[in-house]
Amino acid sequence: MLEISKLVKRYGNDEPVLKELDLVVEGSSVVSIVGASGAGKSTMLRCINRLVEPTSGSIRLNGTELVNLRGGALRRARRKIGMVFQGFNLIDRLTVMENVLAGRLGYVSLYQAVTRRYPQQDIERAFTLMERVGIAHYANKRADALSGGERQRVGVVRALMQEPEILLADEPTASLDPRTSEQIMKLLQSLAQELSLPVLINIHNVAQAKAYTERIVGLRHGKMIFDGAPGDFGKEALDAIYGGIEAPEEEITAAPSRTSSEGVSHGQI
Ligand SMILES: Nc1ncnc2c1ncn2[C@@H]1O[C@H](COP(=O)(O)OP(=O)(O)OP(=O)(O)O)[C@@H](O)[C@H]1O
Repeated sequence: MLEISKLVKRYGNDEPVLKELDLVVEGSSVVSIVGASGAGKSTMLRCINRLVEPTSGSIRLNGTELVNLRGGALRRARRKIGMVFQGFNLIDRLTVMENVLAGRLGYVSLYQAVTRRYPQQDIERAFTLMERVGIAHYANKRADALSGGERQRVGVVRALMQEPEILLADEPTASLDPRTSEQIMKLLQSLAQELSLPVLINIHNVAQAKAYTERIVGLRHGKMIFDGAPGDFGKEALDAIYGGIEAPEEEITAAPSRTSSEGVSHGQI
Protein backbone atom coordinates (compact mmCIF):
# COMPACT_ATOMS: atom_id res chain seq x y z
CA MET A 1 0.00 0.00 0.00
CA LEU A 2 1.21 3.48 -0.86
CA GLU A 3 0.25 6.19 1.60
CA ILE A 4 1.15 9.77 0.77
CA SER A 5 0.31 12.27 3.45
CA LYS A 6 0.62 16.05 3.43
CA LEU A 7 3.33 15.91 0.76
CA VAL A 8 4.88 19.28 -0.01
CA LYS A 9 7.54 19.98 -2.62
CA ARG A 10 9.01 23.40 -3.12
CA TYR A 11 11.84 24.02 -5.60
CA GLY A 12 14.07 26.72 -4.09
CA ASN A 13 12.03 29.62 -2.78
CA ASP A 14 9.29 29.25 -5.38
CA GLU A 15 5.64 28.62 -4.62
CA PRO A 16 5.22 24.92 -3.63
CA VAL A 17 4.65 22.63 -6.58
CA LEU A 18 2.88 20.06 -4.39
CA LYS A 19 0.64 21.45 -1.67
CA GLU A 20 -0.08 19.03 1.15
CA LEU A 21 -1.03 16.21 -1.17
CA ASP A 22 -2.73 13.10 0.27
CA LEU A 23 -3.10 9.87 -1.71
CA VAL A 24 -3.61 6.23 -0.73
CA VAL A 25 -3.26 3.46 -3.30
CA GLU A 26 -4.09 -0.07 -2.24
CA GLY A 27 -3.86 -3.50 -3.83
CA SER A 28 -3.28 -3.83 -7.53
CA SER A 29 -5.08 -0.68 -8.59
CA VAL A 30 -4.03 1.11 -11.72
CA VAL A 31 -4.27 4.82 -11.05
CA SER A 32 -3.76 7.54 -13.60
CA ILE A 33 -2.56 10.96 -12.60
CA VAL A 34 -3.84 13.66 -14.92
CA GLY A 35 -3.32 17.39 -14.92
CA ALA A 36 -2.15 20.21 -17.11
CA SER A 37 1.52 20.75 -17.80
CA GLY A 38 3.18 21.97 -14.61
CA ALA A 39 0.47 20.63 -12.28
CA GLY A 40 3.08 18.57 -10.40
CA LYS A 41 2.51 15.06 -11.76
CA SER A 42 6.16 14.20 -12.44
CA THR A 43 7.24 15.84 -9.21
CA MET A 44 4.86 13.63 -7.28
CA LEU A 45 6.13 10.42 -8.90
CA ARG A 46 9.72 11.50 -8.44
CA CYS A 47 9.16 12.23 -4.78
CA ILE A 48 8.00 8.64 -4.35
CA ASN A 49 11.24 7.18 -5.67
CA ARG A 50 13.20 10.08 -4.22
CA LEU A 51 14.62 11.30 -7.54
CA VAL A 52 13.19 14.53 -6.11
CA GLU A 53 13.55 15.34 -2.41
CA PRO A 54 10.20 16.07 -0.76
CA THR A 55 10.18 19.29 1.27
CA SER A 56 7.89 17.82 3.92
CA GLY A 57 5.23 15.19 4.44
CA SER A 58 5.21 11.45 4.49
CA ILE A 59 5.36 8.73 1.82
CA ARG A 60 4.96 5.18 3.12
CA LEU A 61 5.28 2.10 0.94
CA ASN A 62 3.98 -1.04 2.63
CA GLY A 63 4.70 0.53 5.99
CA THR A 64 8.20 1.85 5.22
CA GLU A 65 8.61 5.62 5.46
CA LEU A 66 10.50 6.68 2.32
CA VAL A 67 11.03 10.34 3.19
CA ASN A 68 14.38 10.92 4.92
CA LEU A 69 15.83 7.50 4.02
CA ARG A 70 19.55 7.69 3.30
CA GLY A 71 22.39 5.49 1.98
CA GLY A 72 21.80 1.74 2.00
CA ALA A 73 18.27 2.05 3.35
CA LEU A 74 17.33 4.36 0.46
CA ARG A 75 18.93 1.99 -2.07
CA ARG A 76 17.01 -0.97 -0.64
CA ALA A 77 13.74 0.97 -0.69
CA ARG A 78 14.34 2.10 -4.29
CA ARG A 79 14.67 -1.51 -5.42
CA LYS A 80 11.01 -1.91 -4.54
CA ILE A 81 9.92 0.99 -6.76
CA GLY A 82 9.93 0.24 -10.48
CA MET A 83 9.93 3.20 -12.85
CA VAL A 84 8.95 3.38 -16.50
CA PHE A 85 9.94 6.51 -18.41
CA GLN A 86 8.55 8.44 -21.36
CA GLY A 87 11.87 8.20 -23.21
CA PHE A 88 12.42 4.54 -22.17
CA ASN A 89 15.88 5.31 -20.65
CA LEU A 90 17.54 2.29 -22.26
CA ILE A 91 21.25 1.99 -22.98
CA ASP A 92 21.17 1.84 -26.77
CA ARG A 93 24.46 0.03 -27.37
CA LEU A 94 23.55 -2.79 -24.96
CA THR A 95 21.36 -5.74 -25.85
CA VAL A 96 17.77 -6.09 -24.76
CA MET A 97 18.84 -8.77 -22.24
CA GLU A 98 21.56 -6.53 -20.81
CA ASN A 99 19.10 -3.68 -20.44
CA VAL A 100 16.60 -5.98 -18.76
CA LEU A 101 19.20 -7.35 -16.35
CA ALA A 102 20.04 -3.78 -15.35
CA GLY A 103 16.85 -4.07 -13.31
CA ARG A 104 18.80 -6.37 -11.00
CA LEU A 105 21.60 -3.88 -10.30
CA GLY A 106 20.19 -3.11 -6.88
CA TYR A 107 20.46 -6.79 -5.94
CA VAL A 108 23.76 -8.11 -7.35
CA SER A 109 27.31 -7.26 -6.28
CA LEU A 110 29.40 -4.75 -8.22
CA TYR A 111 31.61 -7.65 -9.37
CA GLN A 112 28.62 -9.57 -10.73
CA ALA A 113 27.31 -6.48 -12.50
CA VAL A 114 30.65 -5.49 -14.06
CA THR A 115 31.42 -9.03 -15.22
CA ARG A 116 27.77 -9.54 -16.15
CA ARG A 117 27.59 -12.73 -14.10
CA TYR A 118 24.00 -12.52 -13.12
CA PRO A 119 22.52 -15.45 -11.20
CA GLN A 120 20.80 -18.06 -13.37
CA GLN A 121 17.47 -17.31 -11.71
CA ASP A 122 17.73 -13.67 -12.82
CA ILE A 123 18.30 -14.78 -16.40
CA GLU A 124 15.37 -17.17 -16.22
CA ARG A 125 13.11 -14.48 -14.78
CA ALA A 126 14.25 -12.12 -17.54
CA PHE A 127 13.25 -14.64 -20.21
CA THR A 128 9.90 -15.33 -18.56
CA LEU A 129 9.06 -11.64 -18.40
CA MET A 130 10.34 -10.96 -21.92
CA GLU A 131 8.18 -13.80 -23.21
CA ARG A 132 5.23 -12.38 -21.33
CA VAL A 133 5.51 -9.03 -23.09
CA GLY A 134 6.50 -10.48 -26.46
CA ILE A 135 10.14 -9.43 -26.77
CA ALA A 136 12.04 -12.65 -25.89
CA HIS A 137 13.10 -13.12 -29.52
CA TYR A 138 14.91 -9.77 -29.32
CA ALA A 139 17.00 -10.75 -26.28
CA ASN A 140 20.33 -10.47 -28.13
CA LYS A 141 19.45 -7.49 -30.29
CA ARG A 142 20.78 -4.05 -29.53
CA ALA A 143 18.17 -1.92 -27.80
CA ASP A 144 18.39 0.76 -30.50
CA ALA A 145 17.27 -1.75 -33.15
CA LEU A 146 13.78 -1.92 -31.63
CA SER A 147 10.67 0.14 -32.31
CA GLY A 148 9.32 2.55 -29.69
CA GLY A 149 6.67 0.12 -28.45
CA GLU A 150 9.22 -2.68 -28.18
CA ARG A 151 11.63 -0.39 -26.37
CA GLN A 152 8.94 0.51 -23.87
CA ARG A 153 8.30 -3.20 -23.28
CA VAL A 154 12.01 -3.52 -22.46
CA GLY A 155 11.59 -0.62 -20.03
CA VAL A 156 8.63 -2.33 -18.39
CA VAL A 157 10.46 -5.65 -18.05
CA ARG A 158 13.54 -3.91 -16.61
CA ALA A 159 11.32 -2.30 -13.98
CA LEU A 160 9.66 -5.65 -13.18
CA MET A 161 13.07 -7.31 -12.80
CA GLN A 162 13.42 -5.23 -9.65
CA GLU A 163 10.58 -7.27 -8.12
CA PRO A 164 8.92 -3.97 -7.33
CA GLU A 165 6.16 -3.42 -4.82
CA ILE A 166 4.87 -0.54 -6.92
CA LEU A 167 5.30 0.54 -10.53
CA LEU A 168 5.50 4.23 -11.45
CA ALA A 169 5.11 5.22 -15.09
CA ASP A 170 5.88 8.79 -16.12
CA GLU A 171 4.11 9.48 -19.42
CA PRO A 172 4.90 5.92 -20.63
CA THR A 173 3.04 6.38 -23.91
CA ALA A 174 3.86 9.98 -24.78
CA SER A 175 6.57 8.98 -27.27
CA LEU A 176 4.44 6.33 -28.95
CA ASP A 177 1.85 6.34 -31.71
CA PRO A 178 -1.79 6.02 -30.56
CA ARG A 179 -2.15 2.33 -31.34
CA THR A 180 1.10 1.38 -29.62
CA SER A 181 0.16 3.61 -26.68
CA GLU A 182 -3.01 1.61 -26.18
CA GLN A 183 -1.06 -1.66 -26.28
CA ILE A 184 1.30 -0.40 -23.58
CA MET A 185 -1.61 0.82 -21.45
CA LYS A 186 -3.31 -2.57 -21.76
CA LEU A 187 -0.05 -4.26 -20.89
CA LEU A 188 0.37 -2.19 -17.72
CA GLN A 189 -3.24 -2.88 -16.80
CA SER A 190 -2.90 -6.65 -17.15
CA LEU A 191 0.52 -6.83 -15.49
CA ALA A 192 -0.89 -4.99 -12.47
CA GLN A 193 -3.50 -7.73 -12.12
CA GLU A 194 -1.14 -10.65 -12.75
CA LEU A 195 1.52 -9.41 -10.36
CA SER A 196 -0.84 -7.81 -7.81
CA LEU A 197 1.06 -4.60 -8.29
CA PRO A 198 -0.20 -1.08 -7.79
CA VAL A 199 0.62 1.07 -10.82
CA LEU A 200 0.63 4.88 -10.95
CA ILE A 201 0.64 6.36 -14.43
CA ASN A 202 1.17 10.03 -15.26
CA ILE A 203 -0.71 10.58 -18.46
CA HIS A 204 -1.88 13.48 -20.59
CA ASN A 205 -4.30 11.46 -22.67
CA VAL A 206 -7.53 11.57 -20.66
CA ALA A 207 -9.31 9.14 -22.97
CA GLN A 208 -6.65 6.51 -22.36
CA ALA A 209 -6.70 7.23 -18.63
CA LYS A 210 -10.44 6.59 -18.64
CA ALA A 211 -10.18 3.48 -20.80
CA TYR A 212 -7.27 1.69 -19.15
CA THR A 213 -7.14 2.71 -15.51
CA GLU A 214 -9.64 2.16 -12.74
CA ARG A 215 -9.08 5.37 -10.83
CA ILE A 216 -8.21 8.87 -11.94
CA VAL A 217 -6.49 11.42 -9.76
CA GLY A 218 -6.58 14.96 -11.10
CA LEU A 219 -4.04 17.56 -10.04
CA ARG A 220 -4.19 21.30 -10.52
CA HIS A 221 -1.47 23.61 -9.24
CA GLY A 222 -0.17 20.89 -6.91
CA LYS A 223 -3.52 20.06 -5.32
CA MET A 224 -5.70 17.04 -5.85
CA ILE A 225 -9.02 18.23 -7.21
CA PHE A 226 -10.44 14.95 -8.49
CA ASP A 227 -10.15 11.39 -7.20
CA GLY A 228 -12.62 8.92 -8.56
CA ALA A 229 -13.66 6.29 -11.06
CA PRO A 230 -13.37 6.93 -14.83
CA GLY A 231 -17.17 6.85 -15.07
CA ASP A 232 -17.36 9.86 -12.75
CA PHE A 233 -14.76 11.81 -14.69
CA GLY A 234 -16.96 14.03 -16.80
CA LYS A 235 -16.89 17.52 -18.24
CA GLU A 236 -16.99 19.10 -14.80
CA ALA A 237 -13.83 17.32 -13.71
CA LEU A 238 -12.19 18.05 -17.03
CA ASP A 239 -12.96 21.76 -16.73
CA ALA A 240 -11.80 21.87 -13.12
CA ILE A 241 -8.48 20.25 -13.98
CA TYR A 242 -7.77 21.82 -17.35
CA GLY A 243 -10.17 24.77 -17.47
CA GLY A 244 -8.51 27.68 -19.18
CA ILE A 245 -5.22 25.83 -19.42
CA GLU A 246 -5.18 23.39 -22.29
CA ALA A 247 -7.34 20.97 -24.23
CA PRO A 248 -6.31 17.40 -23.44
CA GLU A 249 -6.34 14.70 -26.07
CA GLU A 250 -9.81 13.22 -26.16
CA GLU A 251 -9.44 10.73 -28.97
CA ILE A 252 -8.24 7.18 -28.94
CA THR A 253 -7.74 5.16 -32.06
CA ALA A 254 -10.17 2.35 -31.28
CA ALA A 255 -12.83 1.43 -28.79
CA PRO A 256 -10.96 -0.11 -25.88
CA SER A 257 -11.49 -3.78 -25.21
CA ARG A 258 -10.41 -4.99 -21.81
CA THR A 259 -10.39 -8.57 -22.95
CA SER A 260 -8.62 -8.27 -26.28
CA SER A 261 -5.02 -9.36 -26.70
CA GLU A 262 -2.18 -6.83 -26.69
CA GLY A 263 -0.84 -8.48 -29.79
CA VAL A 264 1.83 -10.25 -27.77
CA SER A 265 2.18 -13.60 -26.10
CA HIS A 266 0.25 -14.11 -22.90
CA GLY A 267 2.19 -16.70 -20.96
CA GLN A 268 1.85 -16.37 -17.23
CA ILE A 269 4.76 -15.17 -15.16
N1 LIG B 1 14.11 20.76 -10.93
C1 LIG B 1 13.22 21.75 -10.90
N2 LIG B 1 13.57 22.97 -10.46
C2 LIG B 1 12.69 23.98 -10.40
N3 LIG B 1 11.38 23.86 -10.78
C3 LIG B 1 10.98 22.67 -11.22
C4 LIG B 1 11.87 21.55 -11.30
N4 LIG B 1 11.18 20.48 -11.77
C5 LIG B 1 9.92 20.93 -11.97
N5 LIG B 1 9.80 22.21 -11.64
C6 LIG B 1 8.57 23.03 -11.72
O1 LIG B 1 7.57 22.38 -10.97
C7 LIG B 1 6.31 22.51 -11.61
C8 LIG B 1 5.68 21.13 -11.77
O2 LIG B 1 6.47 20.41 -12.70
P1 LIG B 1 6.17 18.89 -13.03
O3 LIG B 1 7.17 18.46 -14.05
O4 LIG B 1 6.07 18.12 -11.79
O5 LIG B 1 4.73 19.02 -13.70
P2 LIG B 1 3.93 18.01 -14.59
O6 LIG B 1 2.53 18.07 -14.15
O7 LIG B 1 4.58 16.67 -14.58
O8 LIG B 1 4.08 18.67 -16.02
P3 LIG B 1 4.27 17.98 -17.46
O9 LIG B 1 2.96 17.32 -17.75
O10 LIG B 1 4.55 19.13 -18.36
O11 LIG B 1 5.40 17.00 -17.35
C9 LIG B 1 6.56 23.27 -12.90
O12 LIG B 1 6.24 24.60 -12.72
C10 LIG B 1 8.03 23.10 -13.14
O13 LIG B 1 8.56 24.18 -13.82
